[in-house]
Amino acid sequence: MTVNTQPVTERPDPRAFGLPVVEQAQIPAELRSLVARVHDLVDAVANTEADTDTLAEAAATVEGVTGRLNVARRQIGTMVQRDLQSGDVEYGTITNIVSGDTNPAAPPLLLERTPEGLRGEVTLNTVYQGPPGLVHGGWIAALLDQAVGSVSAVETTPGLTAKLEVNYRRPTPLFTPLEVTAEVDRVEGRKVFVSGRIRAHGEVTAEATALMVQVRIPGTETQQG
Ligand SMILES: CCCCCCCC(=O)SCCNC(=O)CCNC(=O)[C@H](O)C(C)(C)COP(=O)(O)OP(=O)(O)OC[C@H]1O[C@@H](n2cnc3c(N)ncnc32)[C@H](O)[C@@H]1OP(=O)(O)O
Repeated sequence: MTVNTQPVTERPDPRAFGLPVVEQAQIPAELRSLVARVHDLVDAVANTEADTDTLAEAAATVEGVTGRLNVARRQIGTMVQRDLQSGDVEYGTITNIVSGDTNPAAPPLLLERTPEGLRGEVTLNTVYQGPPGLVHGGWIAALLDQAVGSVSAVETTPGLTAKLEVNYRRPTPLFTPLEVTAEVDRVEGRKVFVSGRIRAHGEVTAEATALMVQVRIPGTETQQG
């Protein structure tokens, strides 16, 4: 069941809570390129067997670049605003570890609306490895947490995960397109019951049910129960 209990226009604007907001379209192409290069760098470092001279040179180069980038840092909690084709406006934390636009450690998982809820595809490399050739169980939970949290935010209002139960049905493979889906099952006051799953080759490898508790928004207590 899909539930949309609140019109988009009533979604809270993070600016009202003192959080800076960056419009997604305003993120420089140069930053996007850097994020992609560093994403590849993490994979290269995790797997390299280069000689020690090369390693030492790379460490010095990366240290220098890190110092230059740290001269200007974002405020913690900076949000990104995504203006969707549907006219919806979505907000997410810009460094979100699963989906953040500027986080090179994020796979990233990009989720799009469907009639049922949200859907996305992601392929994970050895940076996300747990058992040999398989995705780490914590990352499987992270993908599912993000999906159920996002669908709750999109279909109702933003909340925090109060409870997440993950069933690991089959090994989730690396280097394989993973389909991630999530939907809202029901809403009771501020409690949003959600579920999600990951599929590889059409088969469910992991599924989750979760309880999201909507954030209290001043002035809307009676609406939200
Ligand atoms: C777009 C964004 C995508 C984000 C995706 C990622 C999501 C995340 O990772 S969130 C981070 C991880 N989660 C957290 O850090 C949350 C930590 N916990 C908390 O802050 C609080 O416990 C919180 C906010 C969940 C609930 O606190 P609070 O707002 O005071 O609610 P509270 O009044 O206690 O409970 C509200 C209702 O929920 C129920 N409830 C709360 N927690 C639980 C729980 N763990 N299990 C069952 N029921 C619960 C209560 O019983 C109550 O039910 P009822 O209304 O029927 O009496």
